[in-house]
Amino acid sequence: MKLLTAAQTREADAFTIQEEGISSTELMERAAKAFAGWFENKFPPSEEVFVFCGPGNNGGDGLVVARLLHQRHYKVQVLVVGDTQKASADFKVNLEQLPKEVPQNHIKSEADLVRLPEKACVIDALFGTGLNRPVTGVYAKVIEQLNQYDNTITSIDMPSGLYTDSQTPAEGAIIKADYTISFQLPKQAFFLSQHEVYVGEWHVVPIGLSEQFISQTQTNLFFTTAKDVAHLLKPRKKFSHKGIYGHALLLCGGFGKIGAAVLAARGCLRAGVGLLTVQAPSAGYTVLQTAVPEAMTLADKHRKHLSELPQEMDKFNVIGVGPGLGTERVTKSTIGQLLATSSHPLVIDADAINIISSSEKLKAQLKRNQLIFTPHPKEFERLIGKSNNDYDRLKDMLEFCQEYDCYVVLKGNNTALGTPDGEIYFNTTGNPGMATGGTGDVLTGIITGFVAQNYTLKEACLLGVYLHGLAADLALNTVGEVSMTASDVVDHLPQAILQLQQVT
Ligand SMILES: NC(=O)C1=CN([C@@H]2O[C@H](COP(=O)(O)OP(=O)(O)OC[C@H]3O[C@@H](n4cnc5c(N)ncnc54)[C@H](O)[C@@H]3O)[C@@H](O)[C@H]2O)[C@@H](O)CC1
Ligand SMILES: Nc1ncnc2c1ncn2[C@@H]1O[C@H](COP(=O)(O)OP(=O)(O)O)[C@@H](O)[C@H]1O
Ligand SMILES: [K+]
Repeated sequence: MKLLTAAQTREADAFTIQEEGISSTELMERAAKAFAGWFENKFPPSEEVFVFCGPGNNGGDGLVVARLLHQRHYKVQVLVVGDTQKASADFKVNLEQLPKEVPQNHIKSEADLVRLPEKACVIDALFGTGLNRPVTGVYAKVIEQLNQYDNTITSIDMPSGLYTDSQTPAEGAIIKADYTISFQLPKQAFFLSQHEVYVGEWHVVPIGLSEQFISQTQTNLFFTTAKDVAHLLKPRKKFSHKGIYGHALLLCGGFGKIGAAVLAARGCLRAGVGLLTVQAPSAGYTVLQTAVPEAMTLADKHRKHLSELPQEMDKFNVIGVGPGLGTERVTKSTIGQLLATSSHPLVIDADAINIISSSEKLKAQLKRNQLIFTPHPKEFERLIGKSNNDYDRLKDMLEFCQEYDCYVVLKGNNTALGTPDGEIYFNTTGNPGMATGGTGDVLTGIITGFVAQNYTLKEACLLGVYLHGLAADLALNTVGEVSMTASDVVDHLPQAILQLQQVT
């Protein structure tokens, strides 16, 4: 699904109004109804509600929400912040329509700030996507005050003060919302970890913006839903055989980290690879043969570290490399040999990333158009460098993708896939239970398994990342976030694939 910028969202609003022949206040009414519907489900009418309204249409939404909640027997108060002379037309219309029984207060300066009852709910309708400069002055005072209180804050469309699609200047105040209810589509800002404290838990409510407009709009930003990836899954043919589903090689594991090879191998097999060979230090031979009997195992001549490549490289159609390898000199030179001699698609993770990062010579050997890197943020920093903020990091990622004609899977909550065409796809599955050793190894195996089966590199990344997160989400039901292990993720991969196959 596409992500729209603030400017594109404004265009989508205008297009919808024209296409449907409705007024802007009607669209506002629709948006406010959608918000109020969510709010009523979440908070019972026994709660007192304070709606803080800014001067634009976000404030206008707040006024309509106040009216609707009043009709539903909530005890509502409206606090209009700033100068109403400058308010938008739709704000003014809705201020007039606010029932007299709803108390209104104006906060024009710091002196007008009010104390809130402990249990009261706050609705933040100060600014939405129309924010065009950092929030200062009386608005900032209100935001700072609300952030100090323990009251639950629900933001309409955006946490006020946060820029929708670019870095918010440091001097601007930003609401720390518990919930953000976004209209029609999520915003790019929601997917960045630096904004977690502002956005809180976000939900999207549909307001019927023009599908035609959205489908025609050009963007390089996407978020991945089940529908986006389900159609990528290829059905198996009745007379198919294992040779059709590829032969993957995993170069993983080191002394004390043979488990990484086991986890990657299990992920690869569950992703449906036809044949799998794992080359690991000889100390890992028995472990692998026992833990993953489905995989063929090649024992490296070195007991503890990867020190050589298999003899017949041609039989493999993809190589996953990195988990558990360590960065010993012998392993470094083996990676060098791999980059110099192999023409396979490579899925490069963990220590293979660390090794490549530390050597300009190795970087220079990277072949174009056949690489997937799967760094976590620290590995990313080693590979691509330190970035000032999450937006810069995405920019740096895309530059790297273009320079090496490769894909980068930047792991984390909402893992971001960067493509050589300059696109970014934010994943929507996964949970903090995955923050445990070995889950990344499983992902390397899964993506390698999909590439083996002739999915394009982009398809393998999108599917792999989505299913990996979905498996972890399914595991939540039985093991929860705290107890989740990487094995739980791999154990739920079959269920994740079955679930995705049901999506039409
Ligand atoms: N345009 C439409 O038809 C719809 C808009 N909707 C709502 O409208 C919002 C966007 O409305 P607007 O474009 O009016 O923008 P906002 O309400 O987000 O804010 C813009 C207003 O605030 C002022 N402003 C911006 N930054 C400021 C700052 N730092 N300090 C002080 N004032 C500042 C602007 O001059 C303008 O008056 C959306 O987020 C959504 O909540 C929804 O009602 C759906 C329909
Ligand atoms: N808080 C989180 N929410 C969602 N996914 C997460 C979270 N923390 C980690 N993950 C996922 O778990 C995996 C961790 O990978 P990585 O850091 O490489 O682990 P390891 O090296 O131990 O295998 C990644 O796929 C990442 O996206
Ligand atoms: K808001």
